Amino acid sequence: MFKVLVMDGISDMGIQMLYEAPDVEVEKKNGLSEDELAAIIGEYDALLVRSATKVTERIMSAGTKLKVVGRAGVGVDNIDLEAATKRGIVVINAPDGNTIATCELTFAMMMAIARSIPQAYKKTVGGEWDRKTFVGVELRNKVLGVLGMGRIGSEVAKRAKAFGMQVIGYDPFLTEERAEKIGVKLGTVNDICAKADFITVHTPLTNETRHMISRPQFETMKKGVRIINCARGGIIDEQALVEAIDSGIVAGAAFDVFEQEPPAPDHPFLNHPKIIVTPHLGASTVEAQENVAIDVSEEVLHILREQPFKNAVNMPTVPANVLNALQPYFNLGEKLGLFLGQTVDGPVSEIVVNYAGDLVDVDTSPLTRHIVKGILSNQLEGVNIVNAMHLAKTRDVKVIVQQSSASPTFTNLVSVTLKTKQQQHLLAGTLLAGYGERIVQIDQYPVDIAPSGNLLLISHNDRPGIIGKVGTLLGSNDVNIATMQVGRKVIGGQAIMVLTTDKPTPKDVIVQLSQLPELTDVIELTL
Ligand SMILES: NC(=O)C1=CN([C@@H]2O[C@H](COP(=O)(O)OP(=O)(O)OC[C@H]3O[C@@H](n4cnc5c(N)ncnc54)[C@H](O)[C@@H]3O)[C@@H](O)[C@H]2O)C=CC1
Ligand SMILES: O=C(O)C(=O)COP(=O)(O)O
Repeated sequence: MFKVLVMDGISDMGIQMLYEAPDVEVEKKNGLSEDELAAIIGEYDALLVRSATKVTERIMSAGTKLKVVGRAGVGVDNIDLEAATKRGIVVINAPDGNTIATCELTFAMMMAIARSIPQAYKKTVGGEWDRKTFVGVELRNKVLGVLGMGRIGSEVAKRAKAFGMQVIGYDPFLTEERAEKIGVKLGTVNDICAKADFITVHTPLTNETRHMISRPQFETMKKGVRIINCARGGIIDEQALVEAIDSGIVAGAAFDVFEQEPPAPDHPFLNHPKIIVTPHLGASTVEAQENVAIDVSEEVLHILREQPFKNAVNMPTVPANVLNALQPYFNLGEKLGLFLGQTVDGPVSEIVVNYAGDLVDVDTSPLTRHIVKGILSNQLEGVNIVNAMHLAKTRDVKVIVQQSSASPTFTNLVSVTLKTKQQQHLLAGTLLAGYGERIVQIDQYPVDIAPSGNLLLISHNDRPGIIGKVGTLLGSNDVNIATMQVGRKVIGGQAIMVLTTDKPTPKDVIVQLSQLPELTDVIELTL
């Protein structure tokens, strides 16, 4: 039974599928301190949060059973991604569900500062009928600068066009063609500062975007500009904004987010007549909360049940067509890794993976992760496809990936060479239509083995009678041989024997086998 901890008031309707899952037990908690969360997180397989809970290094290391942290929303700046990756914890988000909600709040904020709606409301309900102070501006024919033209920024731009605004967009990933398609002019931050009547930010908070609008930018802005931040506190320098308003450059600002949330009671925004604020409400609509909770629940179930998933933030995204093409190979890759990892003793220094045939046409990095996972799980605990490459790197294991355009015998071939200081082994496998996964080469020997169950890998001198001796010894110890393969290059030379057995071979039988003078090596493998 998987235990899932749901925090931050995530929508009950949205997580219905978790309540209904027979293999999941859901617990909901709100407002836990870091100490309180650290004390209980060890019981849970999954943690679901919004932006309020900080999932720190401490929480990750206390979460000894944690497999996944699900963010019911977009921004993951409250989650220590590096700490998660190190421990093999998948972090997923729900990037699509709250786009419209946040875009609509941005628009509401823009209109509210254009017409001073909150200030006018306050006076009116306070008994004053003041029609002179609140003369606003129209949006029509004004220039809107959008910093960050992703999902939310693009939707804001679309709506601004409908209001008759001219939009200048800045985003390192916005191409000329896409900008033209949504009717947006491409510009730089400087262009936007110089020309915009309204500026709205829709980037994540990163080292690059922190204070991307600060004193130097305010100084070049058009007098009377209005600023909106419904993305993340810290993208706009709060102190510099207050100064820019007080010096008459900025006519008004609307903020949904703060550098520190909640802001301190004496935060300069809270009593400023030209700044309106909301308490991080961008994603707070019934629809968005249901959407993000559904998306994140679906993904959490997939991860807990070890099924494919798509929105991992701490792993490269795999497009659906690539995932479909590679999926059938994942088990083969892992088995090749598991097999090879059991054939060497010392620390692994290098893994060379060669893809041939059909596999050269796709990005095979997800498959490489499965191979590396298989190899390392012989030596390390808790290896998974999230942390496999990270663990290889931190242990100085070099992973080299090559491609051969032609595989002479097979339509697809995955060959893996594993090196330690003293040893080196090669294993090749393929996916055969109608037969499934097969190991087709061990070192220089061609073989044909289904990679599963209990195996004995025996190196020996090719002499008459050896197969009989091995069979007799195993039989007399009640170990039944299911299949046997012998590979050799030349008659009378070095050869290998691969046996699959119905049950694991006891240790003392392995010792007896090793003592047969014709055998040079005996390795027991479990796949
Ligand atoms: N107030 C709220 O409740 C909510 C806030 N957000 C915030 O909004 C942000 C944007 O969300 P989406 O549009 O869904 O994300 P997105 O990933 O679709 O868009 C972000 C865009 O920012 C661009 N970007 C990154 N660095 C940049 C830079 N230095 N300069 C200019 N552009 C840059 C990216 O290329 C991308 O196109 C999120 O990161 C999140 O922090 C999101 C949802 C709700
Ligand atoms: O999705 C995001 O990035 C948000 O900022 C929404 O935050 P919330 O889930 O409302 O705490």
